[in-house]
Amino acid sequence: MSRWRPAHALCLVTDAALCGPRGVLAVVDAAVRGGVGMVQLREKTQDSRDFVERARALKALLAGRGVPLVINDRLDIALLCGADGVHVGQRDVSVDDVRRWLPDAIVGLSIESPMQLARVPAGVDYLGASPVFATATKADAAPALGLAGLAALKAATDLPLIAIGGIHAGNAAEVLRHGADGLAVVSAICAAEDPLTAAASLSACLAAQRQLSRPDRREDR
Ligand SMILES: Cc1ncc(COP(=O)(O)OP(=O)(O)O)c(N)n1
Ligand SMILES: Cc1ncsc1CCOP(=O)(O)O
Ligand SMILES: [Mg+2]
Repeated sequence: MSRWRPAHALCLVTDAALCGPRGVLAVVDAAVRGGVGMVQLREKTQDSRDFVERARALKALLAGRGVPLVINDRLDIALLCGADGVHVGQRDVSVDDVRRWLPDAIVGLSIESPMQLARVPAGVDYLGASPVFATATKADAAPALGLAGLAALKAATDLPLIAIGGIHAGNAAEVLRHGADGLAVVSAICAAEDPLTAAASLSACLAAQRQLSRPDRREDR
């Protein structure tokens, strides 16, 4: 298991097409300056050689900034670039296989329904609650969980939940109130005119939630 904890983390999941001519690295650099605390490199169309090259460049960009790099789907790319973690879905390489090669890495697993919680293997650091809202970014996304579905997941697991799908600064606070420990976004940052400001707005929502959940602020004390 990794020592990294996703509580109140803002995760940027990259999409090269949405980053446009600015490029993924420039968008990530701005987003990290705006408060992104984890970056997931998600490449669905690139060939393997370009994927590794981009992963190594991102790893170098993030080095020394305390921001872990997680690779979507591809254990081989994670090994080749020295990534900090891997995010897998229900039909990707198994968590057990990731753990065999990366015993100390961050491992995230997507969860699309409460039923899938019954089959979460040991060795998972966080669950990606996916998708909370409908999204045009992932064509093959499962039906939206909704806020009630997110809350049901939260009630049924002790693992940290990172919510993803249709999240932006306008609904982030509500998502956090319904049990998300962290937020993952693609278009809210990659497609933003100003990724630094977009990340800062989302980061402010997480900071506000962090304040509210401080033990000395809880009303039930
Ligand atoms: C944080 C986070 N949660 C869920 C996902 C979705 O992963 P997956 O279901 O494997 O789908 P793809 O991203 O591979 O299309 C994610 N990437 N990140
Ligand atoms: C990768 C992924 N996994 C579940 S939904 C999603 C896409 C989320 O994109 P957006 O933040 O633009 O809705
Ligand atoms: Mg996947």
